[in-house]
Amino acid sequence: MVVASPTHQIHSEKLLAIELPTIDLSGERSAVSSLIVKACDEYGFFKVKNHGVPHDIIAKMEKEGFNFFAKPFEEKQKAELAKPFGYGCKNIGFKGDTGEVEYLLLNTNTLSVAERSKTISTDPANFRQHSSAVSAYIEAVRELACELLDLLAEGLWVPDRSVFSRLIRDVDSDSIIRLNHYPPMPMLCQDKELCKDKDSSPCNQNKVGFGEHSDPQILTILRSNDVGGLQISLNDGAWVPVTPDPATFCVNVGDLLQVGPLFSLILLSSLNVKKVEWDLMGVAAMTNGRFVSVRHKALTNSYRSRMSMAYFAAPPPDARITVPPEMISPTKPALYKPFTWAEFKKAAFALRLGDSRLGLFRMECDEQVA
Ligand SMILES: C=C1C[C@]23C[C@@]1(O)CC[C@H]2[C@@]12CC[C@H](O)[C@@](C)(C(=O)O1)[C@H]2[C@@H]3C(=O)O
Ligand SMILES: O=C(O)CCC(=O)C(=O)O
Ligand SMILES: [Fe+2]
Repeated sequence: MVVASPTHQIHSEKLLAIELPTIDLSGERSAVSSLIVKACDEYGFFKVKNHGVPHDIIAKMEKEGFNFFAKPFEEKQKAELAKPFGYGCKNIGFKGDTGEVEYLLLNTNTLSVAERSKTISTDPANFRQHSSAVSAYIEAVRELACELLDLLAEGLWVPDRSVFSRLIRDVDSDSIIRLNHYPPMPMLCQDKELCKDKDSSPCNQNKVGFGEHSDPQILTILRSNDVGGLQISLNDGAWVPVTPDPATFCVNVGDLLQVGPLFSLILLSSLNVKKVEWDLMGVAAMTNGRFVSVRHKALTNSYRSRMSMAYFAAPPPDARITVPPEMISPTKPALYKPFTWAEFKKAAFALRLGDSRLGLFRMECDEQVA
């Protein structure tokens, strides 16, 4: 078993891969929605096939990503402006976390993508092409995220099935996209004590590319090339590798979905103040910790580059996340205090990568109300 470790520690354990459930989205709708709820209940992580994201859109985006990471470092750094969005190398977040990864973080807002593409593409003649590849991918993956959230709502018998997806479709949605590139890390066997494969060269050890964490948003839609590295943490603390499959997307529950789906959103526009509240009647089956935002990490490969593309579906900053009243009872008090996504993000992003963010909003025992 691999235990939580600092980012640069090496890992040589031989782990058994479990097969995550793969849900065929072309199946019968009510069966698919039940399978999604089951997968969220049992794993918090699942794969989807026949997902509707066109192959050529994925291929173009992947090509853009690889082309970008293949550029000289000085050129990539030009995209580092406007932090937190842009290019980063080895440093993750603002609290000193590091990993063997270089990445691009993009806001999914259309204007911002177009702006950022100017720095990402050093070839102005191809600017429109670069920008449209990224936008097309974002649009297609957003649709997938919305479809999955609608199916989830249906599987939970939520009357308003677009209750979650509306937040993602909102013009103020804070969704982001991240491209991670893990260069190959050949490891020569220097530590005879540590390395169990003493005879192989390079030996069977992997560095941590992206350290252990949970994703803060609602849902993550992740895809990678055919190079493995992603591992998820099971309840018993064991780390389990996820087999890479470029034909599928890997979906995982984020921190917000662990708390609950009663989002009330106050949209402040320049003209008026609009209050939209979604009260999820009858959603007693969900939330208050039912779905768990699973901890995961990514290791480097000794020989090949891994590139992953993650879409983090998030609500607008003012969306209020609370445990629905119908989830609360004398035996099951509310586990979390209400908060807005902006409040959560501010507090969460001031923490280290591996810290438990939801802990900040957990009710103290004497605060838990029935
Ligand atoms: C150390 C950090 C990096 C992170 C923000 C944080 O303070 C804690 C969450 C991290 C994470 C994990 C999932 C995504 O990759 C990410 C973009 C996010 O929303 O939360 C990263 C943040 C980041 O790299 O800035
Ligand atoms: O590269 C991966 O497979 C995981 C990346 C990840 O967890 C993230 O970007 O939040
Ligand atoms: Fe993640």
